[in-house]
Amino acid sequence: MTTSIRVEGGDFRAYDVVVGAGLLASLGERAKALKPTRVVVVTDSTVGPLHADAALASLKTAGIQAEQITVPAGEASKSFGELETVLDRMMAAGMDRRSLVVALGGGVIGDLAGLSAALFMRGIDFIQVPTTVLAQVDSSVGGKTAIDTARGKNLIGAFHQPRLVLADIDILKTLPVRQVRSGWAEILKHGLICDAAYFDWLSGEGAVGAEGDAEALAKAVIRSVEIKAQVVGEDEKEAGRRALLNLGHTFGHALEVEVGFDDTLTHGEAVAVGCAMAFRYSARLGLCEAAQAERAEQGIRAAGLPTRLADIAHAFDAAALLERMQGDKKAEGGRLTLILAHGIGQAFVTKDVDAVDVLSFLKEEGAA
Ligand SMILES: NC(=O)c1ccc[n+]([C@@H]2O[C@H](COP(=O)([O-])OP(=O)(O)OC[C@H]3O[C@@H](n4cnc5c(N)ncnc54)[C@H](O)[C@@H]3O)[C@@H](O)[C@H]2O)c1
Ligand SMILES: O=C(O)C(=O)C[C@@H](O)[C@H](O)[C@H](O)COP(=O)(O)O
Ligand SMILES: [Zn+2]
Repeated sequence: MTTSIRVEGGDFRAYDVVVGAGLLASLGERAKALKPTRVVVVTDSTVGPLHADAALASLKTAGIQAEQITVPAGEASKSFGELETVLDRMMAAGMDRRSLVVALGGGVIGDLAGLSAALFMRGIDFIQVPTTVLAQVDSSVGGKTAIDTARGKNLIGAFHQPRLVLADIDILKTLPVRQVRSGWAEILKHGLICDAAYFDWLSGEGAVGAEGDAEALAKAVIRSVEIKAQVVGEDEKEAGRRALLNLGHTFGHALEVEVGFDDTLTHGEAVAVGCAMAFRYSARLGLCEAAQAERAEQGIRAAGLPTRLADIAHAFDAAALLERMQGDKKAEGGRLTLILAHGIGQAFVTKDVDAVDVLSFLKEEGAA
């Protein structure tokens, strides 16, 4: 069965997120509808050997001869260097303003290829074909594209919405369980933000999805895309409500940068710890009951995800973490913005944050 979720808002062209099994085979016909002059498929060194042939074959059947651009797998490819490589290959391929980029991969490829599409000749069409759970439920939807620098996550980027998202559930069969769980963290985040019943299902009966159960995964992909589509439709450029989707990210991104964007910590794992910390900090401020923070933590742990600094093989320094948090895109004049919660499903955005108190909290959490 195929489900289509429309992402629409006043400020951008609406598009569909199509979720279902075996969808990759339909890429060619769907791409053809956009009448592209040329097509490149951007992928990574792990996904390419597994799925690029099927993507290229589908395009070929539809009469589209596409070129493949492969970057090394991993977060390090969200860099100026790889961005330049992709853009240069696009120019060498003779692409023009009517050409199309297909992002075939996880969030790294979606963010890198999406930014390449946003920059090339000031913006050309792109299709997201997300191949990780994380990319299907989160990064392929909403138009945030970016690269990292040593100073922070996603600091260089653009809002550039895709023309279509093709989420083929079958592609997830080759995904290692660590990456399935990593995507589950963003799924749990959606429940924690605004849907307590969804969170209960995710941490109870639905928890098998975090181990790769196809039925539970499909349900979670659809519900999470619905939640994300609605938020993005209301606030594309994060003027207000969209910041809720950043629950756990002010802490999480700081952890990722401190670790050095290596394999020690995936983005989803950082978000898992970050969400648990945001709930504990909310409880510490008396904004939510301690029992709610404990329930949030249990749900995250039930998916085999980390919730504490001690779960990460890295020694964190509290002052360094705080400095990273102050460099977050939501900060204004160095003043922190945090996403906190009154309870599960009741997240809110606050600028009323005392940095000295956050520093004490980070020390209580185990940072030196
Ligand atoms: N733009 C957004 O709104 C948004 C949202 C969430 C996360 N992100 C970004 O997404 C990135 C994380 O994405 P991710 O977790 O997908 O990481 P990723 O793209 O690095 O993929 C994780 C690993 O899985 C491999 N892989 C991907 N698909 C596979 C498949 N089907 N079978 C086997 N292996 C496969 C990849 O090669 C990689 O090694 C981060 O950079 C994060 O900042 C962006
Ligand atoms: O789409 C959004 O908005 C999000 O915040 C989703 C996040 O899961 C994602 O990691 C996003 O890339 C973070 O955005 P950033 O603006 O904090 O870099
Ligand atoms: Zn995220």
